[in-house]
Amino acid sequence: SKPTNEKQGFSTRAIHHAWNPYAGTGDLNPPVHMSSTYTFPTVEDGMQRFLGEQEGYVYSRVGNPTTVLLEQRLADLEGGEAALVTASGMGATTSLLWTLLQPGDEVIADKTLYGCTYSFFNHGLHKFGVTITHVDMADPANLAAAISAKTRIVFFESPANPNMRLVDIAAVSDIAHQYENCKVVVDNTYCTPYLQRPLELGADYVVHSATKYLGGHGDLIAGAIVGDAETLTQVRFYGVKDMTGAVMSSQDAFLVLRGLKTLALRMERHSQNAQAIAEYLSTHPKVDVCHYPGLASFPQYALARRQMALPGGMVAFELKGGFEAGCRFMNALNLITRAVSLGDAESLAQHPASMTHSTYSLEERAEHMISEGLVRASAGLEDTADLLRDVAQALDAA
Ligand SMILES: C/C=C(/N=C/c1c(COP(=O)(O)O)cnc(C)c1O)C(=O)O
Repeated sequence: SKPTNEKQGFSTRAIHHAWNPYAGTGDLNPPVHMSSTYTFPTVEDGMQRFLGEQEGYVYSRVGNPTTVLLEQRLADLEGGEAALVTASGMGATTSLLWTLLQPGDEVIADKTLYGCTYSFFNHGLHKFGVTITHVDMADPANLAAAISAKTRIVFFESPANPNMRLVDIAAVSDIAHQYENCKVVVDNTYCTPYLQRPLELGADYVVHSATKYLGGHGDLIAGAIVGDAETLTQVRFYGVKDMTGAVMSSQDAFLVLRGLKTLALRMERHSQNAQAIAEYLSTHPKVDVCHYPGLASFPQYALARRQMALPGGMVAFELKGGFEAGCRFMNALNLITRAVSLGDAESLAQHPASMTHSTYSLEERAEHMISEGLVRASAGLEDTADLLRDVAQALDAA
């Protein structure tokens, strides 16, 4: 086919990028390479590969044809120069930050983070001489007031897990880049590149829990980092290879490649279902507040419209009856499943204070805007009417 300089659409690239089905054995679908190690025709070939002087595979902890294809595809979708896939989302965040940071550095993080990310910063990095400072990045002025020459990383999620707070990626990146050594890392798990591409807005790195929407079927744990090729090479040969060993299996890479083919379709449906659930909740007498970027009542609605293609599949809400009512609501659900994680075909509901954000103390949750009564829902791909019926009957019981 004659090459066009027209950039193909998101789904076309999510299905086809970097795979030539006419090459090799002609597989339409990329195969799973199940080999832990790779052969060298001569010992000199081996030496040159280890020195990086010769293209080729060495050992699957460093790279594998199936994971490398997924990396090429994710880099294209996020608009980055390179990507590196990992065993989990935590593997992505830890491998990147162990590579970038050293004692004496400072990380400035938003007030709301996924629980284990919060724990890695405050109970992990902190032990190794890295200062962790949390600021409410919903107002970029708070970052400007806190940042200094020792700030190496600015880290946030947008929307944040679990309270849905947004961060203005472009504004925060501009402030961070007033300091030449400061890099912006955005956890883009909630949005995926279909809804939001942080690198195009000025961020330096994106991390993902591919466990969630990218895989999209609740059948794997995986992660990814996207950014500049030079740093990603360092993360591959130091962060993952030596510091964390957080390697993605070729089977999981195959499943994430398969998930990407329908990512656009799924995010459209997740958003439709979440919007319907959020609108129903926001008018219900038992609901105190519903946090959803697609509601005009959402405090950062204008930023959501500007920064996100769709409002996404995640909804957070609080009942007037507080934590106890939240428990009655969740225990009364029949179709929506009580489970942590998110981005699955199955709709899920969980209680952050006692589950995904239980790594925070009671005081820390209050300080970080994670209320005890908050319920987090991940709107799946089921029929909207069935989901609304389940929410309605569970609210009656709340
Ligand atoms: C049980 C897990 C949940 N989340 C995880 C998560 C990770 C960590 O991702 P792995 O679980 O290591 O793939 C990273 N970044 C974000 C925004 C996340 O939500 C959950 O919230 O329900």
